[in-house]
Amino acid sequence: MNLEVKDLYKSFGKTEVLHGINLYVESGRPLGLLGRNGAGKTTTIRIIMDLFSGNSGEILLDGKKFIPKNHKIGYLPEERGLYPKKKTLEQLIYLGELRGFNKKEVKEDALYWFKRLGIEEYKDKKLETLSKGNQQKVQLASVFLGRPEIIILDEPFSGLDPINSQILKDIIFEIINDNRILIFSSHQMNYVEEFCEEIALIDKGDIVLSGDLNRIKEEYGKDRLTISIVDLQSRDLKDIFIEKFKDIAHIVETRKDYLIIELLDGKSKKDLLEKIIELDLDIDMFSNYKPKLSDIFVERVGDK
Ligand SMILES: Nc1ncnc2c1ncn2[C@@H]1O[C@H](COP(=O)(O)OP(=O)(O)OP(=O)(O)O)[C@@H](O)[C@H]1O
Repeated sequence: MNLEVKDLYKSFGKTEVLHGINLYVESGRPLGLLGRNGAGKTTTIRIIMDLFSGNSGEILLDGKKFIPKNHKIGYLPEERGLYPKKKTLEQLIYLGELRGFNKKEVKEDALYWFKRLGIEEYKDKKLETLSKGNQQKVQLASVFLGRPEIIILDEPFSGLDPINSQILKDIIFEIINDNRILIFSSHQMNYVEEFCEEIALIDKGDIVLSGDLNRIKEEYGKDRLTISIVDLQSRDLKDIFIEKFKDIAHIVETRKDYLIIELLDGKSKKDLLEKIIELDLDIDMFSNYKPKLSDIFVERVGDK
């Protein structure tokens, strides 16, 4: 299965907030949807979910118009959607019945997820009496109920302690291995890096970077190295670099303990190394730069 967003435009009043969004996600290859606050992620997801319409553009499932109510979808919205005053298990059963399951099977499934998420003891409590993390787990149980074929998670780890995060991680890996469609929107880059093979980065309503995460990382790391020198602060190394290495490389960033540098066109690691040796600098670190997703995010959409 594949889900596709094609050329999606959306305005609120006179303000256009999505300017032609394109996304592609297929079963078993989760998509990380990233962007700064207000970039347009939630708006895109709400249009996919048909909570409101775009001004133009298409949402397709396997090439045909996607009608969410015809499919089993697990959606964890940014604003959580359960009733605070109702008992937790009761409302999950109600939700399951709305999704077309019979009461007995939905109760079994809800109890399975309560057990799996460690909230069985709260099944007869009103949602509002639970802690934030436990309320989040009830929300998650509602998402996984009935084995949805498409899952959209907006900040699923918020409020979870490390033990519960691990439980959720295991569940997400199961979903991925089970070959379902998963869209994962989060500001927690470490989780995106762990799960998502594809990413799409939205900036002010435009996709500014998308594709295979490993390939994007390779591209960002290309011709870049991290360097540090024994007994030399990186700011001192920076001064030496600017003066002595200007024909070989330029500095991309000065970190606390090392520099990230980029080789100039036609220059190689060997040229750089020869110069370091010529200057009798004692190498502490000299390695290919492997960017983290958060580095790429800041470089691409941070304030310049
Ligand atoms: N109902 C609305 N009416 C008017 N403007 C809206 C509405 N919903 C969203 N917007 C605007 O659309 C833009 C995109 O918002 P959206 O909520 O999609 O961002 P986001 O990427 O999900 O941000 P965050 O990471 O903060 O959740 C913002 O400028 C926001 O103010």
